[in-house]
Amino acid sequence: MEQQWRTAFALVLYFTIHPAIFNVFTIAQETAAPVTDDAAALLSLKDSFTEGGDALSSWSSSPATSPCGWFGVICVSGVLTGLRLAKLGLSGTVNVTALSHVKGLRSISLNDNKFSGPLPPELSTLGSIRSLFLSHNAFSGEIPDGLFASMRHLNKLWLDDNQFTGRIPSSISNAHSKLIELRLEDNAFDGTIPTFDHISSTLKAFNASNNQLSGLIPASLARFGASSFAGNPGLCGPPLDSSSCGTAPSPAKSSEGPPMEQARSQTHINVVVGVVAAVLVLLVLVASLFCRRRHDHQENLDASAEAMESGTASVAAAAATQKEEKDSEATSGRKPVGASRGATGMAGLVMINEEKGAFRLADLMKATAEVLGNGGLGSAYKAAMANGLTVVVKRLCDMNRIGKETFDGEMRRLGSLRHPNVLTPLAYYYRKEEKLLVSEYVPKGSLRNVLHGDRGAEHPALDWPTRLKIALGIARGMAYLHAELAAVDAPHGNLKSSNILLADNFEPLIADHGLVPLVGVAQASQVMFAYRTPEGTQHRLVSPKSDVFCLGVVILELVTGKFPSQYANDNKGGTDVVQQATSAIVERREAGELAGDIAAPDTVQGMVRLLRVAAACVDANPEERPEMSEVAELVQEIASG
Ligand SMILES: Nc1ncnc2c1ncn2[C@@H]1O[C@H](COP(=O)(O)OP(=O)(O)OP(=O)(O)O)[C@@H](O)[C@H]1O
Repeated sequence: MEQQWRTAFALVLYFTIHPAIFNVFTIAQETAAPVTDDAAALLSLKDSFTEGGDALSSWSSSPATSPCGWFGVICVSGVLTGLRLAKLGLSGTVNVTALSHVKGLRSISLNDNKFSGPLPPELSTLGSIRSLFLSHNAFSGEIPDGLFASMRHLNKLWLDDNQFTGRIPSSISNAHSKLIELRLEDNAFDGTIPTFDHISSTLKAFNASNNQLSGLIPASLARFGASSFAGNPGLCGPPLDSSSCGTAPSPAKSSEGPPMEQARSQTHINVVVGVVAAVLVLLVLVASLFCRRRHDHQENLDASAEAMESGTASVAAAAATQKEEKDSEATSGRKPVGASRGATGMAGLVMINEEKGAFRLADLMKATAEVLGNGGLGSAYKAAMANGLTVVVKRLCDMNRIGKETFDGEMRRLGSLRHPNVLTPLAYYYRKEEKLLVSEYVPKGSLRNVLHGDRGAEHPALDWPTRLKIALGIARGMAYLHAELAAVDAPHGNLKSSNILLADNFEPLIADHGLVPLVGVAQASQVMFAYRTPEGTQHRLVSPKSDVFCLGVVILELVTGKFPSQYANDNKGGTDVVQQATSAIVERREAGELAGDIAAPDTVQGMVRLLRVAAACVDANPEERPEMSEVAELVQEIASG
């Protein structure tokens, strides 16, 4: 244990300290238009539909009601943010001009309807939209190349299963793009696939299968696998088997392919070769620099390790850290953490939340430490510092690809969160090869331990009112995270009972949230619970609805008292709480599913209601799951009796 602790901080000491360049992340807050304007806009939209209007009978100006209560309208804190109008048989035109007046609108879903004809050109005026879902309609024709140029916040664009023709619009990837999901499959797009320079690294889901695309697949998109490109006879290059455009494409297509496209393919090859050569040269340079640095800092490392061996670990380590900080100060001209406050963290540890007081890397080094566990994202250590504050230090592994600015920005965003049910981290440490996240230690530990652990002193306290309070706190905290981290695809991404800590009064504290942007898809799909949803396991897709699914599992865990098999990697061990709850509801035997030790005549009704809320959250279809804010309201209703 001590060995591991020593290794952890020895590694920290090992690397030189660079100044933090803070990238203050601001989420544009636009003022919502008055409700009456939003209502008028939605009524104009409804008028533009020729079929399917019956489903929207609640959309009415008399009596005058807030559109937040209308069918398919999503509001967060009273602001109209989304329209969920899938599978309603809607057709006609879409009055986008009316929608452009709904200032808070972030998400539009018109999936599975009967819309046809070209996309309305006015879509380009929806500059604040994050998600646009138009799948499974009959939209057709060419999409103007610049249509998406001003949609700077677009995260998700689903155009699949329509009848689009012509080139894939290049404006999908513009300098401000933040796109993470792009679905183009099952259309008739032709020409080459754009290189998507600005979004190739942020894209997490991409599918262009079953079109008429041709030419070399951009190398930056090859990671999405062959199924994302299948069904395009003229496409070639990895990850398709036809690895060479000269040999593999079908003869018909390659002879039809215009010379311009072949020239482009050749340009792609040249660019890839050039980039690889440049990266190799750069690697050699970096390696030699790194070796020099390594030598300079070996002295400190040796001093620290030697002292630990002799039983004076903390003092020596702290001394080494101080030397490190002094060195840093001397070379960078900046003061170490603790010498200067305010923006906090000029070097070494960066404080992002000083509500529990400020501390330095040296204070952590002197702390008594113990290993708490090894989670999917890294190891967790408990460190009791001399100032009386006990913290948990988490080493985040496999995040080497994350640049400092991005990491700083994400950490500052997490540090600014304030909610009674969210555990805001205190500090972080960034080095390319080493990233630490420091949070307050919560003595009661995790919900998982209290619920399923040794069933020690705390377990009997988990009666029905306490479990309901825990469910409500988690739902409220999650609704807050979904509002604050709306730009993140899955604002938590790893919600499960081990990441819910229990404060002294059993108020839940959500931990380890907001890390999805820092974890690569490959690692995330292995270790983050949001990827265990049906859409996560099948298509590696995550969204805010993945968090809703995860919350559903936690609530089922609370109501049934069973350990979910969903937490196990291979789904073995534990109970399939999702399947059991779903069948129990269909067969109207919900009461049999409830935790026997707390189910009583006066609690059964509330428990069954909560079980039903959880079952809605774990619906296999993400679109059918309620929004997180709705879940919080539903649980609140149960708590209010
Ligand atoms: N701030 C904290 N206070 C008290 N216990 C904590 C704290 N943070 C984590 N723990 C506990 O430490 C243990 C290890 O945590 P860690 O987050 O590394 O693993 P995990 O939650 O099991 O997995 P994952 O990495 O997937 O979240 C868990 O039992 C967790 O509940």
